[in-house]
Amino acid sequence: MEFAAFAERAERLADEPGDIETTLAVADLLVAAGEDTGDTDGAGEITDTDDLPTVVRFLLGRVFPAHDTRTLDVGPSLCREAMARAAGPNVTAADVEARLAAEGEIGAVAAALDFGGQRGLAAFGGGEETGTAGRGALTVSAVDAELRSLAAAAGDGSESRKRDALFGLFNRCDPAEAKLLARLVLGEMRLGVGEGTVRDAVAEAFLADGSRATRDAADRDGDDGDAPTLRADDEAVAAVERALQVTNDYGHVARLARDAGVAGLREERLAVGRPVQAMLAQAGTATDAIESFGEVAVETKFDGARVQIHYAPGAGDDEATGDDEATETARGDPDDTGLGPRIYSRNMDDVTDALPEVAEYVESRVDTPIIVDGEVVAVDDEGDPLPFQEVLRRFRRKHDIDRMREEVRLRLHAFDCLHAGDTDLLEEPLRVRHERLVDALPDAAAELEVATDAEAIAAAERAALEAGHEGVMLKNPESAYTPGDRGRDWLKRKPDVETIDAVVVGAEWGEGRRAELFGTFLLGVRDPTDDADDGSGDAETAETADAAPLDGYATVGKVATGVTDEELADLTERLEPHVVREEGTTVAFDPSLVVEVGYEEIQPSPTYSAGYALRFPRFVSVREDKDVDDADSLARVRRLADGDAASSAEDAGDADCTDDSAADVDERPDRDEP
Ligand SMILES: Nc1ncnc2c1ncn2[C@@H]1O[C@H](COP(=O)(O)OP(=O)(O)OP(=O)(O)O)[C@@H](O)[C@H]1O
Repeated sequence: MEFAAFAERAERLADEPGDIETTLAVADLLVAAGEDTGDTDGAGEITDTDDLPTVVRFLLGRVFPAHDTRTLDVGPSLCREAMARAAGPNVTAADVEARLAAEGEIGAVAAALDFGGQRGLAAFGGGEETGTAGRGALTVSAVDAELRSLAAAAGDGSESRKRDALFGLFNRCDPAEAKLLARLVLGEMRLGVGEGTVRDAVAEAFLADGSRATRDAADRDGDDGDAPTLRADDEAVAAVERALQVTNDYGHVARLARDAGVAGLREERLAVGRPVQAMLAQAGTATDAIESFGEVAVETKFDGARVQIHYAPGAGDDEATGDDEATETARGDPDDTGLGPRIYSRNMDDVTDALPEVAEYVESRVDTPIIVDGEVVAVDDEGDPLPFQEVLRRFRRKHDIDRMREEVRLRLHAFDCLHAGDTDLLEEPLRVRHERLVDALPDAAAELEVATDAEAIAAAERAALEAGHEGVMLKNPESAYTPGDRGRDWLKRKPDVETIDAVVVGAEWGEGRRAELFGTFLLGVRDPTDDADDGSGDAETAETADAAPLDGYATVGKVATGVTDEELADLTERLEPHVVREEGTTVAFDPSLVVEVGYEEIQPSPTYSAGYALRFPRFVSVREDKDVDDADSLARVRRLADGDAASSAEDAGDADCTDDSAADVDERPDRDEP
């Protein structure tokens, strides 16, 4: 499929009037991509490609499947430099940056630049050097191949090789292609197509009665007067959903749906070495749990970092390098070759190297292939848990690992088992999965106590808190493990939920001796209802940059308190490359970093675009274990605010609870406090 055809269809998706229309349009696109397996490679040769998996991933803004730990590692400034170079000698990276400040969105900037002028120079740009994206019309597969080889660039000179490769691609783009490419490279697709839409579209495209390709267009588009409808039944959608849960790869699942149908999807299994999304929890009370489950599985809620550990003991103990096509579908049969322990974060990043003692521990204890879920906690010399921030000092570390291993000791608490021996356990009830866990890792398995009354749960909670843990988890003992699901089968119970995980969407430079550092940070929460594709950015609609987060985010306050000088320096270094707008001493960032922020209360406020403000916000830590997609949402802030309003109803008239007071406390200059 030509990249231009994909870009043109992708662009139109945003104009679809409703969810069903979008799903149908995506389904049509998938059918077209799935049929078009005869790309030319730019030199006119027909190549045997299957664009379907790539198109599906591109739609979701991905080059690699979610379980794959490879990244493009292209920052905004490198992308701007490549764009400037492709736009000709009269355009500098600073010009691109200025346009971005005005437009607020990289795709719009890319579409407005004229990349045609550098065509004659393409040979210097990497396209023909690498042989994957030569002259002629760009194809989806050529773009994919070029981005994959770009991702593989490492070591000395890799930055400039990446810049060259991107230059080569931009240089061959028309405006619609350039818009899509820039967004894809920076992971900001803004097509209004979420994972649920793609899931439904896969079912609709390949599993509905009658092929979409042959259905009557008028009927499909509702031109016959009927409202457009989806034909795939619940079973088909459930089969796609389940296959997505176990494989974590939309591209692979789309191909499987097309080629093997519902039966093929149902046969998909977990693979050791291919991480799945973590099952998540909702807040809940003992009463909720007893009412919903009857018998309640009570576990300690450990205050650490989530890990998913994969291990298949065997002769080879291969490394999970993630660098070949095989890892995109399965690890093959690990029982034959073995797979050394691999540890994945909640976001499926490979953190094995940072946690060697956890890998060694598992390797020394386990003698059967397993996938376990758990929490790694920092402990003191007595083995008592230390605050969550301590474990983060270890979590993504690339240097000084041996020294830090001495400094911050870790303990693994495993609480679930997804696979043991050659059996997938996702559909087994928690009780059974827990038994398998105890068989596989008896010393590290969290205790699971079955309770039927609130007093027993309260006692377990008191014991957990006294032992220095965060609270308790209340689980349905009969429930399956549903990857990625934040359902009602796992409830978390902490004494007080007083923090939110927010995205840093802006900052203000400090003053005096801190003029080189950011001082105050503007916090955003995810707001999927914010029109993510109006192409305008919010710059024109809000009064100031500090009230103008990126599309898809709503601001809830600023934090300056609780950040040490060392943390300020670290935050500045990490955030500076993500500046997209600057106005005086105020900057806006593209979303890259999640921070946990404590607060005393959430109150309505016209000051921030969320309509709420955190009162007494206080920096707690960077959530290294969370991506921006995992940050809290505006819906959660609303719920928390409603809870706050209820709990402080008797406080009516409290003069401190005004927007002004919120703004004042935001800027209290006591950020040196530990
Ligand atoms: N026994 C346990 N079972 C499940 N999760 C546990 C357990 N102990 C600690 N946890 C942690 O609690 C989290 C469950 O809460 P949730 O799904 O809301 O994730 P979260 O957003 O990281 O929440 P929080 O900030 O409360 O840890 C898990 O992601 C896991 O990291």
